[in-house]
Amino acid sequence: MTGEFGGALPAAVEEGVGGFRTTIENTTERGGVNYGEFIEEVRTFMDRARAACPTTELNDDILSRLRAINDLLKGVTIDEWYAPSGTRTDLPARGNIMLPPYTFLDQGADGVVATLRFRRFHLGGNSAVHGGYVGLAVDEVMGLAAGLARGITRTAYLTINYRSVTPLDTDLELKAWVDRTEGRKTFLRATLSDGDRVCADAEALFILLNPGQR
Ligand SMILES: CCCCCCCCCCCCCC(=O)SCCNC(=O)CCNC(=O)[C@H](O)C(C)(C)COP(=O)(O)OP(=O)(O)OC[C@H]1O[C@@H](n2cnc3c(N)ncnc32)[C@H](O)[C@@H]1OP(=O)(O)O
Repeated sequence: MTGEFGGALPAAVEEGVGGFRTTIENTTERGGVNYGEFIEEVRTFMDRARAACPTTELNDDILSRLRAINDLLKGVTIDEWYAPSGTRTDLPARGNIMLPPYTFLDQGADGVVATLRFRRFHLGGNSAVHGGYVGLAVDEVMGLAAGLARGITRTAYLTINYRSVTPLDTDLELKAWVDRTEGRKTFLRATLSDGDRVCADAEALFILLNPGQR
C-alpha cells in the first residue's frame, strides 16, 4: 500500500478479510457529539471555496490556516473501518463529506426513499448539478437498498438517464427499489425527482460479495 492513507489499512484487510465487511461497527459516538457540525462546516467550506474569488492576501491567510487544520487532522487519521465519516449512520449521508446530505424517509427490504439536497460544491454548470454527483448519490442510495435487501454488495453496472436538469439547493427525492434478484445478483431501479419532475432515473446491478471477497 502506498500513500498517506493506504498504510492505514488494518492487518485484517491485508490478510483477506474482504474489501467490504459483513458487519461494520456502527457507533454514533466516534468523532464526538459535535462531529455532525464539523462535517456540515466542511461542506459549507467546500460550497464557499467553490464560489469564492479571494484576494491574494485572503487566499494566503486561508491557506496557512488550512495547513494548520490539516496538520491537526493528520494527527488523528485512522483506517476507513473506524473513521466516523461514512459510518456515523445517525448523520446525514453517514457523515460522508462528498455526498449530498441525505436522510431516509423510508427504508426496508423492498427499497428506500431518501430526501437529499445538492450543494454549490456539486455544481456542474449553469446552476445544474454535475452528472457525476448525481451518479454518486444514486449509487450510494441504490447500494444501501441492495444492502438492506441482500447484504454487502458491490455495483457491477449503473446506467443513468438524465431526464431533466437537477437543481442545486433544492430538496429532492431519491427512490431506489429492488426490481428482481437472481442468485448473487440484485437488479435495482431508481428515480431522482424534483417534485413531480423526474431529473434522472437509473437501473443497476449489484453483486452480493462472497465471504472474504475484496
Ligand atoms: C455502519 C456503516 C454502514 C455502511 C454501509 C455501506 C453501504 C455503502 C453503500 C455505497 C454503495 C456504493 C457501491 C459502490 O460504488 S461499489 C464500487 C464500484 N464497483 C466496483 O468497484 C466493482 C468492481 N467489480 C468487481 O468487484 C467485480 O466485477 C464484481 C464484484 C462486481 C463481480 O465479480 P465477482 O467475481 O464477484 O462475480 P462474477 O464476475 O462471477 O459475476 C457474478 C454474476 O454477475 C454477472 N455480472 C458481473 N458483472 C456484470 C456486469 N457488469 N454486467 C452484467 N452482468 C454482470 C456475471 O455475469 C455473473 O452472472 P452469472 O454468470 O452468475 O449469471
